[in-house]
Amino acid sequence: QQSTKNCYLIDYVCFKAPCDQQVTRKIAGEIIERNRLLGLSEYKFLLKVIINSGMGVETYAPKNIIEARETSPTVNDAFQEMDEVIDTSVNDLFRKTNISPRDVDLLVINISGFSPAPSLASRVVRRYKMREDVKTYNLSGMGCSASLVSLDLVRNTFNSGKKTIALVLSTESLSPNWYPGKDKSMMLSNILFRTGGSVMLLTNDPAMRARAKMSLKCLIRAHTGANDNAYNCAMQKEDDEGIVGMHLGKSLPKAAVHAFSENFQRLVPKILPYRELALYVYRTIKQKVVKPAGKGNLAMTQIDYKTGIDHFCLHTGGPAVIEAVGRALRLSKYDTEPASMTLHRWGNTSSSSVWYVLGYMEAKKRLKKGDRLLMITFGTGFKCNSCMWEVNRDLADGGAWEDDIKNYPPQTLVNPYMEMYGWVADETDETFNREERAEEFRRSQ
Ligand SMILES: CC(C)(COP(=O)(O)OP(=O)(O)OC[C@H]1O[C@@H](n2cnc3c(N)ncnc32)[C@H](O)[C@@H]1OP(=O)(O)O)[C@@H](O)C(=O)NCCC(=O)NCCSC(=O)CC(=O)O
Repeated sequence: QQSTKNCYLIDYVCFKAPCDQQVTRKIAGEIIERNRLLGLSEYKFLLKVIINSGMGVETYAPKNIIEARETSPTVNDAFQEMDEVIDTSVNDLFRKTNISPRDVDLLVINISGFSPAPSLASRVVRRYKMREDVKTYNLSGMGCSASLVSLDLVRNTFNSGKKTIALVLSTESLSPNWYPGKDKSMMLSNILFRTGGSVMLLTNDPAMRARAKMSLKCLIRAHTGANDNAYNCAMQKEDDEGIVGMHLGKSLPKAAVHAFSENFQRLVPKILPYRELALYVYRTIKQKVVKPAGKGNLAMTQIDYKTGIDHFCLHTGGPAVIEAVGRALRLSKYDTEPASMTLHRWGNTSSSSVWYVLGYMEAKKRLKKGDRLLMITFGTGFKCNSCMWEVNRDLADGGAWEDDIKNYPPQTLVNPYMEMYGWVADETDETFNREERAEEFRRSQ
C-alpha cells in the first residue's frame, strides 16, 4: 500500500435534507401499504426488522418516495436528488472554508447507484465553473466503503508532491433504486438505506495544516471479492419475478467480519504503539507454535486497540454490522455510541455514513488535539477499507447534528413501530385481512 505523506482534512459538511422528506411513522406506513405484493409473511418480516433496525423516525428519503412515485422514478428525480445534496453541502463547505471552486485541483465523486453521462463530476465542474485543468474522477458501483476509496485516490495524487486542493463528494442515489418486490433480502435495503451525503475538502499543502481539522496517518484497503460468499452477499440483481433490487444476504455480517480481519492484519502494525505491537508479535508466534484448533486468530482478539486509537468511526451498515465490529474490537457502548446514534438519526446513508459518525463525535466535543481516530467502512465487493486520522486541534462544530445533539443518546432507542403494527405478530393466514387492516390504518392516521 502507498504510504501517506501530507494529507489534511480542511473541513467537511454532512447533508441535512428538508423536514418534508422525513420518513415519519405515517409515511413509513403508507409506503408499506402501497406495495400490493406484500402478504402476511412479508408484514411479519417488516415488523421484526423495522423494530430491530436501530432506526428512529427522523431519517430522510428522496422526494419521489415521499410523493408516492417510488415505482416510476424518472431520470429527473435522480438528478434532483443529487443536485439537492450537491447544492446544499458543497455551497456550505466553500462558504465555511473560504475556498473558491476555482481553487479546486482535484474532484472525486463516489455515488454507487446512478452514473449518467456526462458524469456527475462533470455536472459539478459545470455548476461551480471549475478550472479547465481540474482533474475529475467519478466512482460508481463501489458501495458503502467508497468514501475511503475516494480518499485513497486523493492521497495517491497528493503523494506526487504538487500542492493540491481536493474536493470529495460521497453520497448515494436512492430515488431510482427502490425495490418494489417481496424478496426479503432485497426488501432489507429499502428499510436500511436513507438519504444522506457528505463533502470534504482536503489538501497536501503543509501551510494549511494549522487550519485543517485532521491529518491522515494511514489508509488500508481489503477486497475479499475472490471469495464467492463475499462477492455475492451484497449484490444488485433481479428477484424470481424479474424485479431489480439490491440483495443483502444473511451472510453479510459474516463477510464483513472476514473482510475486516483481512484489513486489520495490515492495519495493526501501523496503528499500535510498540509495546502492544511487541505483545501482538509474541502472541502470533506463540499461536503458530502451539496452534490451538479452531480458535481463529487469537493474537488479533487479544489486542487492546484502545492503546493506539481513541475514537472508532464505524460504518452504520445495520445493528448487526455495528455489533459484529464492536465485538471483534471489544469496544464499549461509549465507543459504538456514535455509530448507533447515527443509524438512529440518519439511517444507513451508505458511503457518507462515517462522516455523520465523525460529526456526532465532534458535536459531542469528544475530539481533542492529538487524538487518533479510526474509520472503518464496509461495502459491496466485499470490501473493508479503514483509515486513521490524527486530530489537529480541539473540534466542536455542531454541523448537521447542531439541532439534535442535545437529544442524543435518547432515553430509549425503541421506535414506535411495535405500538403501531404489533398486531401483525398475532395474525395468522386465517385471520389476516389486508384490506381491513389497511382501512384501520388509514382511519388511525
Ligand atoms: C436486519 C437486522 C436489522 C435484523 O435484526 P434482528 O435483531 O431482527 O435479527 P434477526 O437476525 O433475528 O432477523 C430477523 C428476521 O429477519 C431475517 N433476516 C435477517 N437478515 C436477513 C437478510 N439479509 N435477508 C433475509 N432475511 C433476513 C431473519 O432470518 C429473521 O427471520 P425469522 O424471524 O423468520 O427467523 C440485522 O440482522 C442486521 O443489522 N443485519 C445486517 C444488515 C445489513 O446487511 N447491512 C449492510 C447493508 S449494506 C452496506 O451497508 C454496504 C454496501 O451496500 O455497500
